[in-house]
Amino acid sequence: MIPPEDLMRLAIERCREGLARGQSPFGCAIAVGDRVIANEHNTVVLTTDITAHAEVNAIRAANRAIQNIFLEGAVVATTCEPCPMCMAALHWARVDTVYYGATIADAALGGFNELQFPAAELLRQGGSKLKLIPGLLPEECKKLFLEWQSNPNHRVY
Ligand SMILES: Nc1nc2[nH]cnc2c(=O)[nH]1
Repeated sequence: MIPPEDLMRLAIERCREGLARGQSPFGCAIAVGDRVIANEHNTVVLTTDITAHAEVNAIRAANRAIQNIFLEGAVVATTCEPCPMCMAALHWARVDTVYYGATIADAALGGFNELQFPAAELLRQGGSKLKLIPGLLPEECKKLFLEWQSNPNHRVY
């Protein structure tokens, strides 16, 4: 299995590629065992698609890569805690474990109009087995918001 920290470093790298393209500060990598099957950044602004969060983009790429709607056994590293939309998508995709760095509160502080309710808890109450593990390289991931803010054309939503 690829170490979660290595997977997160890939997501951070991809996020920075997105920042260089004027995109929002979110990256997400997905692995099955040793194989990285997706690594995407947020493309909301680029594609004029409000649902094009890093996690949704990565799930779609992973589904295509393995030609399977289910990502059972997959491990996800995402630079920020998934929003409720992405959390539900990760559940639908049957992802096993999600590691994240920055939190939804960090994204809200960064200027994003985040929904701040306990989605992880509600998901569990609803029967989801998705495992969410916070605190993987949080400082590196939080820094991405500052880098994004340093672009005078950064776009909030
Ligand atoms: N985790 C996450 N949170 C977001 N909030 C706004 N966009 C995103 C995104 O792509 N990923």
